[in-house]
Amino acid sequence: MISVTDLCFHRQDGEQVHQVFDGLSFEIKSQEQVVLLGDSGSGKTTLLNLLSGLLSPHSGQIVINGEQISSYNALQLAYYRRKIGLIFQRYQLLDCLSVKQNILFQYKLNFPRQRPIEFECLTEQLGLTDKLHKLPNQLSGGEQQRVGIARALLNQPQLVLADEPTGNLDQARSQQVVELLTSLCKTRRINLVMVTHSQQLTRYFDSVKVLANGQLNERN
Ligand SMILES: Nc1ncnc2c1ncn2[C@@H]1O[C@H](COP(=O)(O)OP(=O)(O)OP(=O)(O)O)[C@@H](O)[C@H]1O
Repeated sequence: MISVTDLCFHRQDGEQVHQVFDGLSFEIKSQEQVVLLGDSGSGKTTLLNLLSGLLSPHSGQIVINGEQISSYNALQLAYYRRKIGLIFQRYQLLDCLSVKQNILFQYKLNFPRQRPIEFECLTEQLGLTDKLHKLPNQLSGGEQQRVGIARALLNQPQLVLADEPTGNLDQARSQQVVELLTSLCKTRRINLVMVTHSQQLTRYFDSVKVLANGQLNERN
């Protein structure tokens, strides 16, 4: 479960202070899959960065699965981040590593003494079994994003945050990727929060929330 209370966060641009959130409060139920819409500049990426602990709020509380991450120090945040999966628009794969090495890279850093028990199952479900020895630039955009999903889910995270994961894909591939992502998160009971500009992708989610004027509202 995600609980955000009275969150305030501003950006400083030279002399100017831009208040992105000024008293934002909302809850996301455990296992819920939420899609986040909003105009460009409304604060969607900023909100994901706050939920992942990459940014810290200036005031207010963020509690994720019982952990009050808004009061965590850098070391505590580093441990917390091992429990979340991040998926990016530009995939952020390492060009010089194979697909297999890309998927395993973060896992080995996080859990050096553990075997990645989900590896075979995940790569098969994502249709990557015959691509494991290729380099990222030998894959299509949709395939690269499936590598990004495998990497994010391998850690068995409690929460996955995806920032416009289909922003570089055509409509057919976008639907394929989101169908896979939502179904894998559902069977693994993972909370998913995904940012998108595409209305067509909202039907795969339990709830559609819209960010506007620093507030998050449910869209009916
Ligand atoms: N590094 C930064 N420094 C200063 N201001 C920033 C920075 N990053 C974002 N902003 C500002 O914060 C506000 C929220 O930006 P954010 O990237 O969260 O919006 P967004 O809803 O994700 O936009 P988009 O849909 O275009 O990706 C915007 O006004 C933006 O200009």
